[in-house]
Amino acid sequence: PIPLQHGAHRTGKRMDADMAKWRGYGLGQFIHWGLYSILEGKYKGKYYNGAAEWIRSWKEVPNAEYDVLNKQFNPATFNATAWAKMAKQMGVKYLTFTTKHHDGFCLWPSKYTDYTIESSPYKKDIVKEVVDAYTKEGIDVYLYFSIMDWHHPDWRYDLKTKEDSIAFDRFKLFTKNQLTELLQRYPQTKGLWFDGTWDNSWKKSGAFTDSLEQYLKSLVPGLIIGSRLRADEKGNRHVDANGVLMGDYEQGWERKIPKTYADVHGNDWDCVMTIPENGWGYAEKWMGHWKTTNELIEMTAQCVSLGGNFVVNFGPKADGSFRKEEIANAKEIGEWMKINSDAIYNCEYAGWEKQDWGYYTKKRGEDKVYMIVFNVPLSGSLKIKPSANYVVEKATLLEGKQQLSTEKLDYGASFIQLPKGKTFVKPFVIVLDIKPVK
Ligand SMILES: C[C@@H]1N[C@@H](C#Cc2ccccc2)[C@H](O)[C@@H]1O
Repeated sequence: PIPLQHGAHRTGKRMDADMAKWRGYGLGQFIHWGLYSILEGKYKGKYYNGAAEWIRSWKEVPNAEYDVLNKQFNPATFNATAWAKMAKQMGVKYLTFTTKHHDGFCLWPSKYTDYTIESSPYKKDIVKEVVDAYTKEGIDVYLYFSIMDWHHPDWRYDLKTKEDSIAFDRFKLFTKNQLTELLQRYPQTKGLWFDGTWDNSWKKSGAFTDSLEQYLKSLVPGLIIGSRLRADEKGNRHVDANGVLMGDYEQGWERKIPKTYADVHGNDWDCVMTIPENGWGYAEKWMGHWKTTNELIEMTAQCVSLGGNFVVNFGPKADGSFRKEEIANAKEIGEWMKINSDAIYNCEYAGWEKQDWGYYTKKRGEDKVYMIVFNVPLSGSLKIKPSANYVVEKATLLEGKQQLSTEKLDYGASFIQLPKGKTFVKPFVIVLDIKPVK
């Protein structure tokens, strides 16, 4: 291997209790809320065709006009408890919430910049409201933090001159101070979700990213940080020059899902996903295809079946209310999870041959495999091929507990017979009680 000072300091998964809990979440919620929510993806009657939270980068929006939106931000009817209860009903186990996005506006009263919620008519500490409300509902909170900060005078995309480096040194201290502040003000925080770390300035700061990660973990032992924070001393991100993941989980699955288990390279990982095609902050007009509840449930099953977590993004309006489509998705996902969450929570990759009808998940530490069925064959027989080390003892519909008959086939395969005449109109789960083969 290539000798590295600032590459990965661990190979393989983190195996402590905090990470085991993270691994078992299955389903999470992302929330993007900030000044961009005021513009709603449009400006002076023209619609931005990029992601709404990036509207400040649109040539139609003068930076000076964007940057004073803090004077307008006043979600007077914002109710963090209502948010948390909607999330609880949906069945999410963790929240990732934007404390500061790329525009540099802080939803907490940071003492390291004036560009915070205190400079808005709202004034109150939104991060505290959200952290307290979600923690009270038993949902773990992770704080999203953008390293890239378009508002801060010392931010640099690259380090080309001595002046750049002097300014960026100030910026790195500012970043460390803000992160310290967040962890000390909100001690319930379970982890940090970093973004905005793709530019050369950060790629050239490998040693700093290493010391920053170690420092943050010294403040909060057990803190969970994904692979987007780090760079090694050669400018590699996510995985170091030896191909080893730098971070507690792989954070590259943004709006995309791995196809096979091989794609995740034995790492923990999460997939963060927008309901529209793209766009995380509120936009009056959603882009492209809007994912249905069934599609979001299938993506959840797909991620858990490959050993990851699925995190659905919500972009509330500037007043803190959610659009009706997001409310409907949350409600319908929650109704499905109420019946079927056994197949999602604390489950892992089963390692059985994928079949057309859907996805397998395996309950961690138990001889139970779940079939999450999305495509019912006209034959009414679902083919399974357990891994060689297990036999199936019993097959039961999770909802209603009806036992299903099975028919052995060649090569260790079987057919699970669905009840004749029963019509399935929603994705459903079959529980397989399995026994290890000695
Ligand atoms: C979690 C998501 N990451 C952010 C981004 C981005 C991005 C930046 C450049 C090219 C492609 C994607 C989005 O604004 C959102 O916060």
